[in-house]
Amino acid sequence: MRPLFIGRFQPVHLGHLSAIEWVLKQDGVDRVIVGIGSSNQSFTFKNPFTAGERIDMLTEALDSINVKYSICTIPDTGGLASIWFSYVRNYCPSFDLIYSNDEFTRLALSYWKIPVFNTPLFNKEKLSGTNIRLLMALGKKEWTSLVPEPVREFIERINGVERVRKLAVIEGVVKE
Ligand SMILES: Nc1ncnc2c1ncn2[C@@H]1O[C@H](COP(=O)(O)OP(=O)(O)OP(=O)(O)O)[C@@H](O)[C@H]1O
Ligand SMILES: NC(=O)c1ccc[n+]([C@@H]2O[C@H](COP(=O)(O)O)[C@@H](O)[C@H]2O)c1
Repeated sequence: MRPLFIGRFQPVHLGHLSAIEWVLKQDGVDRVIVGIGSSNQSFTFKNPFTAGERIDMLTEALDSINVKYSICTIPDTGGLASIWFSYVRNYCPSFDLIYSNDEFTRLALSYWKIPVFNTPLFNKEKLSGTNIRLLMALGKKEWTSLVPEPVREFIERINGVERVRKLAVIEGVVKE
């Protein structure tokens, strides 16, 4: 069985890593395909990191736990949700089933005959991209404990916190 795990990874966090480890423990799974959604989006508060940066973060995080994976990047199709699955097929290596807890993604996929499953959620209150980006924007160091160590190093190397903070100011999420 070849599962595809989809997320936006803005940024990669410990919840993603636990979910991917969980997927790899399922019967007959020895490799996971990780699909980076909204790959055409970057430099917004919701999607601050580029597709390339997210590939780097995932590669460093997944190499650090020594698992077998492939990565693909999937652009959004906007209002054309019914054709989004053809993008998924086009941009990703072959897979037999999908893991996603996102209701809209599950709805868009229900149009096609592909099995979609949930994964457990781990400490979702803290382990979410939304919470981590907000902590960064507010200058709170707690974000560093919510991401894998190589991801923390990567984000610091590219001045990612400063980018997230500036985007939050530009978009009026926080005051300067
Ligand atoms: N804490 C978590 N535990 C387990 N799985 C998670 C967790 N957070 C997200 N996921 C899974 O990752 C996928 C979504 O990835 P995504 O990067 O969009 O996560 P997110 O942190 O919820 O994002 P955001 O808060 O930026 O919208 C979904 O399948 C979701 O169930
Ligand atoms: N119409 C579309 O472009 C469409 C439909 C469903 C899911 N998606 C994408 O799939 C990804 C799902 O990840 P999340 O679990 O983070 O929502 C997102 O990048 C989302 O934009 C896109």
